[in-house]
Parts: sequence; C-alpha cells; structure tokens
Amino acid sequence: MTKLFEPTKVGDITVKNRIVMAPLTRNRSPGAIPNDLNVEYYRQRATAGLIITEATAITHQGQGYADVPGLYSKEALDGWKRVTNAVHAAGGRIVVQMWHVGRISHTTLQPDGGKPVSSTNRVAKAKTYLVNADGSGSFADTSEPRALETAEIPGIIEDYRKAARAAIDAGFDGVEIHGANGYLIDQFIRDGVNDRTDQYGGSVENRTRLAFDVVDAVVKEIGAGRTAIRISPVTPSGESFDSNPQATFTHVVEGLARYGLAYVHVIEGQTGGDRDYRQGENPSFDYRALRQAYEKAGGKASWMVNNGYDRALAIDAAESGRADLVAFGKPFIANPDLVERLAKNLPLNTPDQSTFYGGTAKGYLDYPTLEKVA
Ligand SMILES: C=C(C(=O)O)c1ccccc1
Repeated sequence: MTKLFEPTKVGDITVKNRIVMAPLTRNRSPGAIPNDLNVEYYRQRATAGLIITEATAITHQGQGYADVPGLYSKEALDGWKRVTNAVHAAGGRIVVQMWHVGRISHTTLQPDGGKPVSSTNRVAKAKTYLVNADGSGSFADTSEPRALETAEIPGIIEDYRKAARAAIDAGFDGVEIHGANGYLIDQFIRDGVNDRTDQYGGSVENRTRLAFDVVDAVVKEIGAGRTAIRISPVTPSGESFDSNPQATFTHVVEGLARYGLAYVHVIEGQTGGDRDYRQGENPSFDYRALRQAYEKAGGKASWMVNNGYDRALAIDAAESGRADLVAFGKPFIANPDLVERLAKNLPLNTPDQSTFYGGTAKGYLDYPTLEKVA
C-alpha cells in the first residue's frame, strides 16, 4: 500500500492515514452552534486520517458568514463536544480551524451592527453569505471595515488563546490557525492589503507580527504538538494581494520553524481554482523552495498540501516525500468514505455545488457510501 494510506504522527496526534478532510464551510450551524446534523456529518467522515473542521469563529467579531459555527459560547462548545465524541468513537481524529474573518464580513453579522475589523479600512471586493428573513441564503458584498487600533491587537491575540483552550476542553485533538484565504491574519501578512504604519504594518517583519504573536499565544496555551496553521501564499481570495509572495511567505515559514508545530497546511495556487495561479507579474510560486526554507530554518512539522489533488497526484506527493499529508475538500463533501474509495481506486460521487452552502441534510448527509451501493 502506498505511503498515502500509512499511519503517521502529526505533532502529538497519531493519524491512521495521510488523507485529511480539508476545512469546508457549509453554513449549517444556526446561532453558531453545532447541531445534530453537524455531529453526523463529521462522524460519517471519521475514516479520514485527520478531519479539519469548517472554519470556526473565535469570537462574534470574528464571524463573517451566516450560520457558521463558533468557539465562543457555552452552547457552541457543548455542541463541539458532541462532535468530537462522535468522531473519536468512530476512531477518527479532529482539529478545529480557528477563524477571524477580519474584513470579510457584514455589519449585520457583527456585534451591535458595527464595522468589521481589519488591518486596514479599505473594503474588500468580496462577497459574504447571509441568511435572509425567509430563511433563504444569498451572497452580499462585504461591508467597509475599520482598521484595528494598535491597542486592540493584544485583545485579538487573547481571543485566539482563549479559543484554543476552549477547543481542547471541547475534545479537539488540536487547532489549525486560519492564516489563509484573505482573512484577518492574511490581511496583515499581505502588503497589498495591510497599509498600517504601526508595528504591525510596513516591513515583512511587522506584517507577520500578528501571525507569530497568535501562534506564540496558542502554542503556550495548548502546546506546539496540537497547534497548526494554514497559509495560502498566492490565492486572490478576499481580494488578497502581495507584491512578492515567495519572499513574504518564506519569511512566514522561517518564523514558524521555531515553534515545533504539528503541521503547516499550504494551499497551492488559487483556493478552489488554478494550482499555478500567479500574483501579478510574479513567476510561478515555488512550493518546494518554501518547504526547503522551512526545513532549513529548523522546521520539523508535518507538511500538508491542498487544492485540486486527485488520487494520482496525492499518491505521488506522499510517495515522493513532497508532502506528508494531503487535504481534500470537495471530494470529502460527496464521499464520506473517500479513504476507502481512494485505497481501492473506485469511482467518486460528484459533489452538488447547489447544496454546498446552507440548507439541511440534503447534500450534506445523504451522499451514498460504497456499502450502500454494494
Ligand atoms: C472559510 C472559508 C475559506 O477559508 O475560504 C470559506 C468561507 C466561505 C465559503 C468558502 C470558504
């Protein structure tokens, strides 16, 4: 059997294979509280070596889409406890993706209808998902943000620390800090978004300060072996842009190397799109060089790759050592038993895009598994 299906250690977490369920927003947790549907959805997919939950807001301010779950209320944490119990009972391992959306939000989703916060006061040309009074869902332009005051930033870091502690107390095997896809941390990292003049803006050292302060706080709270981070060097999601992604993200991974993290999760290319997406006039991003820089700086975390992987590409990535773990998104939506299908090289169900966001069990719990079609 190829390496992709072999067990391995990811920080403190022992996983039974290298196939990871990528974070997938599904907008099926009204009130930001995980419910029975969510429990069953994650339980169905527990044969993954590791499940990364959908992006989960660390605070009300960190929420940017309707009906996504949170990590900040007792009801939500009780709901997550049921999810982690179900996944563990099924032999799975699960980490939560901790999310602060920054400016990718809408005033109607913010505390007291306030402005979303970011590194900048410039609005993103981006959409967020709202649920209308009649229960229907729709995408809306994100609202104009306000730039965080310097004095507010320690409070944001504290919010991540508290959420990480709450996650472990809710039974998660670890946390993935969402540093990708144009959300808050990425809004600080990218020089095309961050226009600050304080110690969190300008130089790459300053722009990455928030990312490292968050990693530092989470590692100190729950341990490096249960802490991971996701980055997306070139994705344009959330109108993200950086003038020199190779240099910027080489600095990011060199800084991460000192923490002994469980894994580093890298989205290769445009999230959900072109694997060879380029920012502006920059050449193709060199992902091998990125990992080499990480390891040259002393980094030892497992290396997780994502975006557009199929069976052959994933097997090659694992066999060649280019990646330790491969995360699959849409294939896991439609195939709860993806691991078995990949291991036996059997056909995959096709995901139904119309039921990705919002709704009920349809397109969420009802994809057929092999045993059902046998
Ligand atoms: C959390 C997301 C991300 O990381 O891109 C997301 C949010 C809404 C729709 C799809 C994806």
